[in-house]
Amino acid sequence: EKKIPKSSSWTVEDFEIGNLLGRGRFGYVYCGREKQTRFVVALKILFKAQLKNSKMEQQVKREIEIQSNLKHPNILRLYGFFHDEQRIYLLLEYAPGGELYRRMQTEKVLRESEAAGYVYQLCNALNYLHTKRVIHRSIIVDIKPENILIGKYGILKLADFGWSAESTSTCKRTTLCGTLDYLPPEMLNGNGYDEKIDLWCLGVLTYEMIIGKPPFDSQTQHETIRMIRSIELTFPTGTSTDLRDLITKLLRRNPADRLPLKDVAQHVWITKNADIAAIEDSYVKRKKTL
Ligand SMILES: CC(=O)NC[C@@H]1CCN(c2c(Cl)cnc3[nH]c(-c4cn(C)nc4C)nc23)C1
Repeated sequence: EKKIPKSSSWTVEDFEIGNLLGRGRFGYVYCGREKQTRFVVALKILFKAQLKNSKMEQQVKREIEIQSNLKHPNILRLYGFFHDEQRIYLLLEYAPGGELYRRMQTEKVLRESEAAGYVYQLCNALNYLHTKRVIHRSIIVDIKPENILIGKYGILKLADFGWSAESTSTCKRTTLCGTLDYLPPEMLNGNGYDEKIDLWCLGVLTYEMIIGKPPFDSQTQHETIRMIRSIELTFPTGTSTDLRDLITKLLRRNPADRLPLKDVAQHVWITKNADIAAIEDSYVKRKKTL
């Protein structure tokens, strides 16, 4: 693939707008193609008016600054941005595989090989972010299926850093938009939190990908919060011991007790189920096509 040419003077006329991929409170995401190079992008269009009366302008500027500096195969690229009178346009990497959330909805449960591959790639993305976070203390990564896309060759893409645009399906989950299922105990108790919340969310995501529902899923938000606080964790019979082991080591109340990222990537459930060679190979393949 050609590289999208660097240009600060983009206008929307430089792009052919394709189908709507998703919409959210502040804007829309379209599939787009740059006319000269025919480079396909995801064009996220935010409306200045909506941003203004919700004081989101600063937030958007910061997100743009942070995300345009992140360059990792498992993090959705922000190639650039431009604006006109009414809108801000973000040129984002297009992920042909769509949303992990959608895949989990249709497949109900994922095979251990696929899920372990995603967990391994998330560890790589989070590792990279933690080094970057040294600079940007406040990169809030919101690990949940809604914020994960699937790129070419099945490469996982962490996307949507704090953005509000959801996908076409309006309310994702049965509960209110934005599920509580991924909240760690320390956020419920209002204590400070650090990047160890990523480990908790990784545990919740791993559970949901294989079991088909989040670990503290229940009828009411109140009940979910109670189960998170008491860490009422049950596994269906037939859940492999390796998987139980990994998840219990991530869903620990005390953030310091959670399995560190490098140990997650080397956990037997990952090494036995993820095709690590294929993932590393896809990184190389991707590099070649850039
Ligand atoms: C993480 C996130 O921002 N999700 C909300 C936005 C919806 C579409 N956005 C996409 C973004 Cl930002 C990038 N690539 C995408 N690819 C798709 C997609 C592909 N198929 C076949 N179906 C879909 C949907 N969507 C995107 C992101």
